[in-house]
Amino acid sequence: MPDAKMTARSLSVRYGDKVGLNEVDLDLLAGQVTALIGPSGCGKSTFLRCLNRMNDTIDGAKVSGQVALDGQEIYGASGIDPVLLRARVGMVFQRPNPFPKSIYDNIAFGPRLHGLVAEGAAMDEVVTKSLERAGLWKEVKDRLGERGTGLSGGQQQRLCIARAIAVEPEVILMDEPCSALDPIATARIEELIDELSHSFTIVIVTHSMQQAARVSNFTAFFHLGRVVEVGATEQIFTAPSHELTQGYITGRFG
Ligand SMILES: Nc1ncnc2c1ncn2[C@@H]1O[C@H](COP(=O)(O)OP(=O)(O)OP(=O)(O)O)[C@@H](O)[C@H]1O
Repeated sequence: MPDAKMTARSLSVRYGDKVGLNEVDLDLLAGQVTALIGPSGCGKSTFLRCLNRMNDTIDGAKVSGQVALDGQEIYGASGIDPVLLRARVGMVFQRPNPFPKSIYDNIAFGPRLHGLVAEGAAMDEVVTKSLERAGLWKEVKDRLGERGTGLSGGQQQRLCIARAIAVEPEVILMDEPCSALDPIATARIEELIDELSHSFTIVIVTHSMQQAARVSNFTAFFHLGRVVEVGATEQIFTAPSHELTQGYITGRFG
């Protein structure tokens, strides 16, 4: 069994009086793709946002419990600075959200922010490599000065993935990354997830059980803010231990 790259213990999130996540314990294993599935409102996105402190940016969200990255606590007095944390734990959102800047500057943004790479040849190389790894280089190599927002939806999402990997994160969080895309663009992103899984620990929220089955090694089933069951994806989809998981994967609710 691979080591845990990230661990959550007794992790809860409240939005005012509302419970978003309730005492969740979950390990995200290094170099694996973990899918988070479950009915709408069960806390998948809330959990994902805890992993790189994106809930800090939501008014009224209160996180309690522990989250660790390589054993180091990310919250609290001894926690990791959120900006540095987000370089190590990158995120790709549901709707592609390139900056209103050139394709080149979208990729260079993170390395510049963190002072990782010198301008010029070194930055050119990071931009090229990131676009290649995201499977976008051939399509955009002659238009790096054009705006990222002018690309197709699927290309924009691959641009956002290239932007996320430009800072060499250790973990990539994906919140329904294909929900705004057509089936062909979705298939390309799924292939990309497979390739990226050789280099990164990936956590993906998806509403598509087929997608979870296709892309992930491990699956966690969430229900009403709790993790009901987690295990190897094949086992979760063929022989779940819990009645609620069985009900969800066979389409009885959700
Ligand atoms: N910003 C917010 N303010 C108030 N309540 C919120 C906020 N974000 C989420 N919630 C609540 O927290 C609970 C968990 O929501 P969350 O979005 O994490 O679920 P989800 O499983 O990702 O849902 P979906 O599949 O519909 O995206 C829900 O009851 C939701 O209404």
